[in-house]
Amino acid sequence: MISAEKPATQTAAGPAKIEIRNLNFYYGETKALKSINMALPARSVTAFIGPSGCGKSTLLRVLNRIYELYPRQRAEGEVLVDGKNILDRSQDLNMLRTKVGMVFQKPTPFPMSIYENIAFGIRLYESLSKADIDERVEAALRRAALWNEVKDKLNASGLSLSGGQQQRLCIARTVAVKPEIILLDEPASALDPLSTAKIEELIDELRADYTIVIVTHNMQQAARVSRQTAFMYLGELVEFDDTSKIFTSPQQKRTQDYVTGRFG
Ligand SMILES: Nc1ncnc2c1ncn2[C@@H]1O[C@H](COP(=O)(O)OP(=O)(O)OP(=O)(O)O)[C@@H](O)[C@H]1O
Repeated sequence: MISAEKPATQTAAGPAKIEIRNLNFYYGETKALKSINMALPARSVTAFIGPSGCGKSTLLRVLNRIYELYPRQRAEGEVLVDGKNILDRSQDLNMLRTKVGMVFQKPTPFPMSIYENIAFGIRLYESLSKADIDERVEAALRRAALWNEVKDKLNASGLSLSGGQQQRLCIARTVAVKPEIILLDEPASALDPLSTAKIEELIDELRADYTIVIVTHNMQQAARVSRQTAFMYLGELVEFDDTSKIFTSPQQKRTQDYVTGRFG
């Protein structure tokens, strides 16, 4: 049975799009997330920061249940998206993954043409005419600020693009199936500074239409792109607040030590 919708909690930036309640996560016997509670506002960028191994990627991977592709990984608790618990066993996973798109650290284009990289996903979920698909492919490439660079070579392999272009292609592919939430796991850490700046600009443009969650090692990047920041440490959420507060007047000493570079 699908769990009933619950009224959204208010955050300082409006009603919550994603609400995490008493979330624990296990890799086999190892507990990697401990009683996480947080409410993420809609159409806003939230950054997860913290030292290596603190659980940032694990928390991100719970939000579209991608961990279920692996044995012995399990989540306990609730993750409400628009008030509905997506951890509920009745949740349709295909529907969830269209609603919650994900982009990984290493660009992962499919070994097919630039056009097909995007059309493929659209066809999985919708049956549209060739003209409609053409239109959606163009719109997605424009949205990902890639159209001008690839419009004359849509039949070239996605793998022939530069690393930064490949990452924008992956973002275009995600946007093309009309998600509401976009998860970005260190999307720029494999890229040069110019490509990183383009990805950050793109995040800034996308935030008007999508709820974005980004994991980053780069504190300057978190400060530049996000409105809220969550600082995690050893599987716990230490502090979650407006990004400006986390970086200028954190409440917890551990947050202060981390953002001032005293550890991590
Ligand atoms: N597949 C796995 N099997 C077992 N333990 C894992 C697995 N993946 C992660 N872990 C453990 O879970 C904890 C959290 O890892 P996670 O990758 O979420 O951290 P992170 O903050 O994203 O780290 P990083 O910044 O280094 O990517 C770590 O202790 C890690 O060793």
